[in-house]
Amino acid sequence: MAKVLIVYYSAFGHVYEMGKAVAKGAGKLSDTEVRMVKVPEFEDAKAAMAENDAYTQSQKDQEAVEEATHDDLRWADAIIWGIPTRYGSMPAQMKQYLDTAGSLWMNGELEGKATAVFTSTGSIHGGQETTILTSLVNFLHFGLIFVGLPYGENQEMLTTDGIGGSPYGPSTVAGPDGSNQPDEREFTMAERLGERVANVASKLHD
Ligand SMILES: Cc1cc2nc3c(=O)[nH]c(=O)nc-3n(C[C@H](O)[C@H](O)[C@H](O)COP(=O)(O)O)c2cc1C
Repeated sequence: MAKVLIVYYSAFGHVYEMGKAVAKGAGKLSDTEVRMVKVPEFEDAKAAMAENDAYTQSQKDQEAVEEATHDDLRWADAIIWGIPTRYGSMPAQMKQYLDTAGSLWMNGELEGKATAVFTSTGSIHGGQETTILTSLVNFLHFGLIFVGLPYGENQEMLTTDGIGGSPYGPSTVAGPDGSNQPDEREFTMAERLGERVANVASKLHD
């Protein structure tokens, strides 16, 4: 039995859609409980983006998703993070959520839990790997155990097509104007990551 938490932030919905695929994969294990929560948006970001239709529609689509609390992190045996790229690394919204979790870090409350990251960028070389790897620095401080995305199970990565997916984690390319939707191969890799993390968490739990 493992409890898998997906914590994500998504302005335009790409990471949200990928998160649903991760949740589907984690849910394939019969003895797994899966929960998906969102990191809240900043009030000033909402105001700044009020005229952006893609943004406002995406925020509406996510209305039913509960906001992440730090107790969610305590509850989970595994934590999978959905983190879109901002200047090659994580957005401030996600960093604030982590920075306010200092007491969990101090008390070692997340140590030994399985973890993984998925991401989205605007462009192919805009920082998918850097976002995952720089986020990992934070998660190692929390004592989380990182689970990647191996080539053997994810032959879709062996391509020169402009899709996401790397040994560090699943990803999608939103496009410079955000109009791309995740490719089926990206969803498949996201599902596999969910399943893999659930498996690892269940073994660690035992
Ligand atoms: C402030 C800001 C910075 C961004 N920086 C990058 C970047 O460094 N590289 C890149 O490829 N895309 C960048 N983007 C595009 C986002 O990564 C893209 O909108 C995001 O992956 C979409 O995910 P979402 O729909 O879940 O929000 C940036 C977007 C914003 C708003």
